[in-house]
Amino acid sequence: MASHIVGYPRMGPKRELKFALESFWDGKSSAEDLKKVSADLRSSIWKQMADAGIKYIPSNTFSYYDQVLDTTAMLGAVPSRYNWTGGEIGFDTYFSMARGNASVPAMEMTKWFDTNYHFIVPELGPDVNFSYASHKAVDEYKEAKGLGVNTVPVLIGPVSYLLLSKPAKGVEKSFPLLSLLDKVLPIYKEVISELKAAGASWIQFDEPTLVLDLEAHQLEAFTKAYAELESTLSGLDVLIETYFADVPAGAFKTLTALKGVTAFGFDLVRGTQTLDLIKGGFPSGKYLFAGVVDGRNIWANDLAASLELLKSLEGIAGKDKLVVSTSCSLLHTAVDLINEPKLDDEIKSWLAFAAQKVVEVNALAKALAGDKDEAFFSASAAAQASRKTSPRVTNEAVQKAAAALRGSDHRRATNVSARLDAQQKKLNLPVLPTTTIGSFPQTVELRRVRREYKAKKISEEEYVKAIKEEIKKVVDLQEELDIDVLVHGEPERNDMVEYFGEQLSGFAFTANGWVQSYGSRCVKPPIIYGDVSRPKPMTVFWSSIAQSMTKRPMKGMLTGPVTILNWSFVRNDQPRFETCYQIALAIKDEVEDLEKAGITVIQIDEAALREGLPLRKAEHAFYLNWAVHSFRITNVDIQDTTQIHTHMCYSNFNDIIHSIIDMDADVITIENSRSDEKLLSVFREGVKYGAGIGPGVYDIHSPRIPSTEEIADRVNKMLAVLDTNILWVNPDCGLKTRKYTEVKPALQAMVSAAKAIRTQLASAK
Ligand SMILES: Nc1nc2c(c(=O)[nH]1)N[C@@H](CNc1ccc(C(=O)N[C@@H](CCC(=O)N[C@@H](CCC(=O)N[C@@H](CCC(=O)O)C(=O)O)C(=O)O)C(=O)O)cc1)CN2
Ligand code: MET
Ligand SMILES: [Zn+2]
Repeated sequence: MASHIVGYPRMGPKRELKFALESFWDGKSSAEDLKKVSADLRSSIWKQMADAGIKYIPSNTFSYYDQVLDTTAMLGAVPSRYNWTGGEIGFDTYFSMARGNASVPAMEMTKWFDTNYHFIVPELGPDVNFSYASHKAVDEYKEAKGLGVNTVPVLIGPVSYLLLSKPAKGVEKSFPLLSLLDKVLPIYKEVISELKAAGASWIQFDEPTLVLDLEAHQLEAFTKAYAELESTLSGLDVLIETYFADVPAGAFKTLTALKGVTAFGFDLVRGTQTLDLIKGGFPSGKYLFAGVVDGRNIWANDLAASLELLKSLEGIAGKDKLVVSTSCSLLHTAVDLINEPKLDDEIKSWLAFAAQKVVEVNALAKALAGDKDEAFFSASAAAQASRKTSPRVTNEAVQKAAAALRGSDHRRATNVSARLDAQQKKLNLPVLPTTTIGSFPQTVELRRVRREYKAKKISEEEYVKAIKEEIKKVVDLQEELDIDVLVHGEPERNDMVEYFGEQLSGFAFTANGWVQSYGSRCVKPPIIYGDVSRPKPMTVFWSSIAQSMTKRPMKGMLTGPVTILNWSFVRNDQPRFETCYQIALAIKDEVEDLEKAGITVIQIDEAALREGLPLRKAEHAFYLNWAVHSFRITNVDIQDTTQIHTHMCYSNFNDIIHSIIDMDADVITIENSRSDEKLLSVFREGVKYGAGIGPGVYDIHSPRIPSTEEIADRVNKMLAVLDTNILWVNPDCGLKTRKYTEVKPALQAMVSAAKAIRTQLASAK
């Protein structure tokens, strides 16, 4: 019985790649240094899998930035603004596309399905001259072979690549991207031929778009593409890998009928319906790659249950055609539990990071082949049992309170326009009030203070003093800029989710459990292992101090339950909504404590509400219902005069606008400046929005400083579709990744634009 891994994290157990990349970008080390670190990471991963006994080991799952961008490079689909002149694509062109350069901005980055990973969106049109411009897949195959490891090279499949791309600037929005299939397939053929010549016997095409709601013509593209590749692929075993959800029945039929394909990979953790389809008819003679080890979280596998499932599949695919695999690439989980000395043994026994998942996959394959590691399986059974019975997991009061929320509804008693009136009497804000999203720049000094406090190198007193000083600086700056509703700047927070996870019960946090979010940037998702409760107030201390420094309203700043859920590793022993309701109750306590402490404006960020949307439309309504309900629970019992803000970072929310209205916040600030037409078009199309709204007036992701005129111009555009009395003026998102030299002039321009328009409105009366 064989074993397979879909893909592996690239950052390294101690984020070696992150530091090598950032040092190279800063000009502190050479391209050779970066290549050396990368090659060492690759070889240690291949060796680790080979030593574990994995039969089908992937290559080309390493990336200097992103695997979709690697495919763009392979196809030579470089947008013309990067002035690439042909030849093998090097670091200059590659990183310019990823990050922009002095004269050209980066390509767009967007969410990879429903993960917190982001990919670089290909920009295509009828004029792209595709050419074979990056031999990375072949080079990495050869590199592994040189190390004695015969790998399965992994490519993003041609159809998913096109389905994930967008029409380039200047190309009609309706341009049929799939019409480019005929142009990309010849490049794929060149790559395949080279891989064959280098000695590859297997090839893996990732076609994750097969789990989406595809239309008939999109499914036909798969049939056409693989028929076209069939002769080039002959002599190879060909695996089509799907992940992240069920494969719908129609797609399953198309997939399993593809020409030239000998193996199919499925996510059997999220794909319970796929399992039924497999049982209902799997093509004979083909390999079934069964993804039973979860790549989306950090939980140890229930080996006994997996073994049983695998045995039932053996009867379908045949003993020699069933391959044990991961549900998706391990990119989305943490790297190695060995680097977590601070986690206690009980919790550790419940966990498996990427390195441990490799071992699990192999143990399952061996057990199927009759060579069961009894000790390993009984340890697994013991861990499963302890997770089920551990008193640390259960808090009956919390379970009861959360269960009581199900099926009920929670809404503030007074409607939003009456609330806004009551709040305005108290807050007395000018029209077009100005505010920011929460964080101010996280300086090196600030990070040092937090790090030294955590390491107990400085006392609590010194720490509090340093953070207070930072808050004072941020408050003074905002008063000087004449901003209306202030923030404290979040200097005490490492990350908006991790910070709350560290203070809530039922959460564990790791020292090195980093997961790549984009490029060199990583997050350390907290682990929710038990029922969630809030032992004591989490933000009241800092918010009260901040409010005491100013007469202006100081926003309390919280992360909402849905975002905490979506950016954590969530327990898999109860439905997600159950966990979300529990977090909602904890945040509700915090909101009420802030109100008691005299905070009159409270922002509850739901940056990740949109990304938790299930991949399939049929499941949207259910998710949105409990997600929006969870948000409302947090502030249902507060006074009319307390103003609730929320914030979202992704503007492609047009399809869920009614759910956003249903959140019933008093004010929403929302990313907009990178795509203003998209956001404002909802209101142009007549959707009524009566609450306060602040579409971002400038892009905080770029170091570019906007002018007063361009911000005023943006605000005027907004006024054309939104009522004057509901519009707020604010940036797109938090300022933590920017420098003060950028933030000061940008906010200055923002405030003067707001003032200019106020004057203009007053004189028009
Ligand atoms: N969870 C989450 N997901 C999100 C976002 C977000 O803000 N949070 N934003 C969107 C974009 N994604 C992003 C993901 C990561 C980063 C980011 O800046 N990450 C940092 C990691 C955090 C960090 O700054 N780490 C520092 C310091 C390490 C650390 O945790 N230090 C503690 C100090 C104590 C200690 O050493 O443990 C601290 O800062 O408090 C470092 O790597 O050097 C990075 O990779 O550089 C930004 C955006 C979508 N998803
Ligand atoms: N309050 C948070 C901040 O300003 C919201 C960020 S959304 C990713 O950083
Ligand atoms: Zn944001």
